[in-house]
Amino acid sequence: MSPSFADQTLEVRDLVLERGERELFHGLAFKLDSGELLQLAGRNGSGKTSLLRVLCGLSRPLQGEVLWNGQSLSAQEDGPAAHLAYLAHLNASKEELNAEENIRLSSALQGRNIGREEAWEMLGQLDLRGFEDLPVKFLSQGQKRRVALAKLLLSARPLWIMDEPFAALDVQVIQVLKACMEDQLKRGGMIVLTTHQAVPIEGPQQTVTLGDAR
Ligand SMILES: Nc1ncnc2c1ncn2[C@@H]1O[C@H](COP(=O)(O)OP(=O)(O)OP(=O)(O)O)[C@@H](O)[C@H]1O
Repeated sequence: MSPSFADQTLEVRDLVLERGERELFHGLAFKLDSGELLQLAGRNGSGKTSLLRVLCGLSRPLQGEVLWNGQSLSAQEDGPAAHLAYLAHLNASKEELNAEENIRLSSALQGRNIGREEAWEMLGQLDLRGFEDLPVKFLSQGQKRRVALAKLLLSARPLWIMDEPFAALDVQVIQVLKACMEDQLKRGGMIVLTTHQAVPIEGPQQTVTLGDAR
């Protein structure tokens, strides 16, 4: 059964971010509550992916802080990323393992045991029926992306951080993903995403636009 989340907050305060000695933005602040989606907008190179990495605790800002439930990421009892699942540009799948093995390995690393049936059901929803047993290296780009999505969708984490989640997906799978995202919001989860593709998601949302850093 899908978990419910409530009364969680993600807050960014006075963030300054530099990459390669270039300031991407300064004074960035926002607050996201349970059940809300935040879309990061901005031109290529404006710093969207860099900000997602900061939200995941993978890189540090020059100034400012990211708070989960009012506490800095570095002060989180279970580590800086135990509350989130990250869909990055790269799929982070093991190419020699099949889709089912990738899903179950990823879940196990997050401390969650997923059975074969649950993994196959998600793969079926994402239109990967018949490809469960094939090493990921033999899948198409869009199919590989779907395996990465399956890992996130089964993560049972309150915060989903998604970099271009609709890229490389066909229209049918985009509709499945849209429904899963709306369900995550209804259950009190949160989503932070970047996208250059307009896919309307129902639910409370805000947009933060990063400046043109060129
Ligand atoms: N490791 C790095 N060293 C130096 N500069 C970097 C590094 N990583 C990113 N940058 C620079 O930071 C800027 C922001 O990159 P980022 O990938 O965050 O942009 P983005 O808004 O996600 O872009 P896009 O829409 O093209 O995906 C770019 O100008 C990029 O060249």
